[in-house]
Amino acid sequence: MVDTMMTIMQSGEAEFKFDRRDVKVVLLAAPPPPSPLLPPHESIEDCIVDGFDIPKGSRLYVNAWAIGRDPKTWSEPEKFMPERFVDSNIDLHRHDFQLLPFGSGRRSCPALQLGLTIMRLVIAQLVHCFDWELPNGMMPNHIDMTEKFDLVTPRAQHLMAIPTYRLNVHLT
Ligand code: HEM
Repeated sequence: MVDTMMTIMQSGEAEFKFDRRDVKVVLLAAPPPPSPLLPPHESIEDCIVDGFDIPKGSRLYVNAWAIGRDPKTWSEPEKFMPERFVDSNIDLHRHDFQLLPFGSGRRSCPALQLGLTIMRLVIAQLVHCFDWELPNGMMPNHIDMTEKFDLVTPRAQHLMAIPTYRLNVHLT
């Protein structure tokens, strides 16, 4: 069972630590953005983007997956390193185009705040209320992080994890 602090696996290349007060997860692979390709947009006038002529009326797909893994912007982009965002002043609302989980501009996601709030709430509840284990003695570095291409990016293999309710509350 996962106790207050448990180092499940630590080696030269991968590390997985779980602490209720300071959750730190480091795996080999970075998770993909929710939508690898943002919904298509159409250019309303001729323009040039990064040297490419874009005629009016072109259908454009923004590859958020590739942008999120560009080594010119991100150090070790393949590594799951959430702490890279601590003290970062990347603005999801405006013109910091290196991180586009909600798109950008006039047609960006109107529920950005709702989405972030729900994610934080759900993850906080899951970590607060349960201890988590992998099944059959599986080690974290054996989790298959392969992705499946789709409108959103699901895992190729479902993640199996066993929750144990840990709060000292008697359910009736
Ligand atoms: C973490 C959760 C969410 C993520 C990552 C997300 C991401 C996105 C993205 C990438 C777009 C396309 C932006 C673009 O075209 O540039 C979008 C559009 C949109 N999202 Fe979300 N979204 C989330 C949650 C929600 C929720 C909870 C709602 C509704 C309650 C919502 C409503 C919409 C709508 C209506 C649009 C279309 C906006 C338009 O075309 O003008 N989203 N979202």
